[in-house]
Amino acid sequence: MRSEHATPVRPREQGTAGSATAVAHPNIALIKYWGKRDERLVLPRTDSLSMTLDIFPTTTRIRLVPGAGNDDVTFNGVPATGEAHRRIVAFLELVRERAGLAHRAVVETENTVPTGAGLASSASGFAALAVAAARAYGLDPDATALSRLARRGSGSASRSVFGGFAVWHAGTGTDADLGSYAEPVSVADIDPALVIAVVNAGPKAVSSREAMRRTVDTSPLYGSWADSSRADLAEMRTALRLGDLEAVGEIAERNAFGMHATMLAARPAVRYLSPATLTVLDLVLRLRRDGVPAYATMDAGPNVKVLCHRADADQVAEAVRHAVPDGAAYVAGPGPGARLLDEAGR
Ligand SMILES: Nc1ncnc2c1ncn2[C@@H]1O[C@H](COP(=O)(O)OP(=O)(O)OP(=O)(O)O)[C@@H](O)[C@H]1O
Ligand SMILES: C[C@@](O)(CCOP(=O)(O)OP(=O)(O)O)CC(=O)O
Repeated sequence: MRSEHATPVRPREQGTAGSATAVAHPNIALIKYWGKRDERLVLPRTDSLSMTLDIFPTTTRIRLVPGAGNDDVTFNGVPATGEAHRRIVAFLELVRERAGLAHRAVVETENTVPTGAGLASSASGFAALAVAAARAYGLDPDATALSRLARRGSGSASRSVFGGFAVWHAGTGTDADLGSYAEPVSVADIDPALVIAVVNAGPKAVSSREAMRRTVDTSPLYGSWADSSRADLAEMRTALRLGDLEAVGEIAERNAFGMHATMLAARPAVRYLSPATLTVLDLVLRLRRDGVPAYATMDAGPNVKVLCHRADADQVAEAVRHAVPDGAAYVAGPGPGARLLDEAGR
């Protein structure tokens, strides 16, 4: 798995300077990123670890327009507005500063994952934008620098630069910006799947950014979750190295429940879990009781991701569809890192 997915295509290998198209996939954290120590640099308080998916790609195209006064951003076919527009323009400003090039750009981005639903659209979105913008503005970052750059758009995007499993180092000390990047993790052959149980594809009321800020600032439980998350990460790395899917699942599940506990204790509380979420969590327990190793993780939204063996994934997905008839279930395996596309879209 590692050699297949580890390294993103280097920007200079495809595309032409001034325009580029890139694709990136969402990633789901098994050890969560929840809480920043620096908002501007997007530096996290703890390390995190994720699996990049092989479904739900984001495709982002960028073209520089010398002489234009503004960036023109289209998001899923309509002009971007508000916070989504502001975040993309702020990211382009950073790239322009690094490139020493003032040209504005036309950006078109398409998500195939629901946006803002706790399904990691910001991860695939900013990983794709980082790869495309770096190329268009003539930067030539290696994979580590690309991960650092994507991080500035959205923290979780640092991990979508890589395929398969990736760990994002929080980084420490005065060199914090340089030290905070993701890299691939060695994993024994566990043939994992994540069944994505979509119980509500609508956008969340409180963004991940705002929710984690509120949690760090007001939740009395935050410090103890951060401490236990550091221990969870060490155990997770061992479980992945040994190929012990049951241990991976148990650690991921407790890490996610702990994260949600910190939010519930924030003031005011942030609650993303809905009745349908609990229906899926009950199902996961029933599956385990029936001898199917299945473990839940949830992000900043009501949707559940069920970790299981690939061989059990279709059965798990069918059980989700039965338990939540209004919902949907998608089977994802480990997917590729962010990469440039050529003009034919390949
Ligand atoms: N393709 C994209 N290009 C640029 N920005 C994007 C893209 N998709 C999403 N975003 C940004 O990410 C925001 C949603 O991120 P948010 O973290 O709140 O929710 P999410 O989709 O659940 O992602 P995550 O699981 O990472 O929290 C959008 O409002 C937008 O600002
Ligand atoms: C719950 C999470 O999905 C939070 C993701 O948060 P974001 O990466 O979206 O936050 P920003 O850095 O503010 O853009 C957990 C995770 O992906 O690790």
